[in-house]
Parts: sequence; structure tokens; C-alpha cells
Amino acid sequence: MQNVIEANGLKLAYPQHEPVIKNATFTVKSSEFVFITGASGSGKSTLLKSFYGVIPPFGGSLIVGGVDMGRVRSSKLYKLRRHLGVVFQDYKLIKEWNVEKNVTLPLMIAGFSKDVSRTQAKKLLAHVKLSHKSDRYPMELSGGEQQRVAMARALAHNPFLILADEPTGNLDEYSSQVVWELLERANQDLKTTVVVVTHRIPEVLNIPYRHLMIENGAIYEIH
Ligand SMILES: Nc1ncnc2c1ncn2[C@@H]1O[C@H](COP(=O)(O)OP(=O)(O)OP(=O)(O)O)[C@@H](O)[C@H]1O
Repeated sequence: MQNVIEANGLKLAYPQHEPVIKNATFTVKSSEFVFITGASGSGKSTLLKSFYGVIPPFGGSLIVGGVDMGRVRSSKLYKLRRHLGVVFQDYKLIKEWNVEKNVTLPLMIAGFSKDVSRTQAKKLLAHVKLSHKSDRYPMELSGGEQQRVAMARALAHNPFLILADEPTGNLDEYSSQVVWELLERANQDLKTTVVVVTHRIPEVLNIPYRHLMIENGAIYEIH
């Protein structure tokens, strides 16, 4: 199985601060579903951000989808990001755009034609059961509905890797379950690699997964 993420002695730090991740060595293989847990402030979000190139390695090496994140040029990083799906706790929808545009535009940016993008966006909005709200703006939706739009946006271009930062942190039980089911289905049906950082692994998960934990700047395999 191919490695989707390869970290070797990875160190991550914010300028003028002690490293948050001091020495992380691990791999994530294609089609795996991986949870990364750790205490508040342990570096979960920092580590996830390094996977999509917001925080470059301060030491060691990090390779994501074959791209060396320590040496990557912005054009190549931009290209890599077009093949990732990223989900945040606070949804990060564009509030000036309606639901359909929030899902369609990233597809167009990823290089799909307008027609293909609109068809795919409609299909994904039906998949997350929000076709009837495609004209609404994010502020007119509940938190759970906004996260389902964010999931449609993250899944629509069939990314090889989904990165989720506490994706159900703000959601009730029903919406959380929908989000976990969507991530499970992407992983099981499409063989998409999924990496989720969270305080707590959900009890509702029905698939095998790996559990990594950050402690004192290092990363440990729990199972
Ligand atoms: N922009 C920044 N500049 C300096 N330090 C930062 C910055 N962002 C985060 N940190 C620090 O890095 C450490 C790790 O933060 P991070 O957000 O990765 O932790 P986390 O495990 O995701 O926490 P939580 O579970 O509370 O969200 C914390 O000590 C935090 O204060």
C-alpha cells in the first residue's frame, strides 16, 4: 500500500516559540482511516495544518501525496490542495455565497467545467440531503446543515485525502452521526484516506481505524 503521509523526525514550530511537534515519525497509508488525538494544546491542529501546507516543517521531513512539504513551491502546493478535502470545526463556508456556489466554485477552481461542477455539486448536495436548501446562504442554515455543506464541498472533487479538524465539535448527535457516516462511506466506498484530529474518538464508528496520539511533542501508535 502506498504512503499518503510520511513524517520522519518531523518538527513543527511557530516563530519565536518552542516547537509544538518535536519529533514525529509515522506514516499514513492509502485507504486508512486515522484518528489523531491528544490533550488540548498538544498540537493536533498544528499537525493537521502541516499536512495541507499551512505550517512548513521546522525540522525533519514531511511528504504528503508524494510532495515534500519542506521544499514545495507555492504552485505545487496549490495543485496538491486541489486534491485534498479539508473539513473544519467552524465549517469555513463563504458567507457571501449561497450553498450551491460554496460547493460548485471549489470544483471549478479544481479545473472542472462549469457544467460538470454544477452537476457534481447538485449530486453531493442531494447526498447530504440539502438539495432543498441550495439557494440559502450559510447564515440561514443550522450548524449541522453548514457542516453538511462543508462535507459536500470537501467530497465533491473526490479527493485522495480528507483532513478533518474536530469536524463534529460543534454539532448535535444527529448531525455528528451524519458527518461520521459520510466520512466512513468515503473511506469504505471510494477508498479515500481520512485523517481526523479530535479530542475524543466517536463511539458510533462502524469501521476499523488507526489511533495515533500526540503527547509531549511526539506521536505514538495506540492501535
Ligand atoms: N499562531 C500561533 N502562534 C504561536 N503559538 C501557537 C499558534 N497557534 C497555536 N499555537 C500554540 O501551539 C500549541 C498547539 O496548538 P494546537 O492548536 O495545534 O493544539 P490542539 O491540540 O489542536 O488544541 P485544541 O485541542 O485545544 O484545539 C498550543 O500551545 C498553542 O498555544
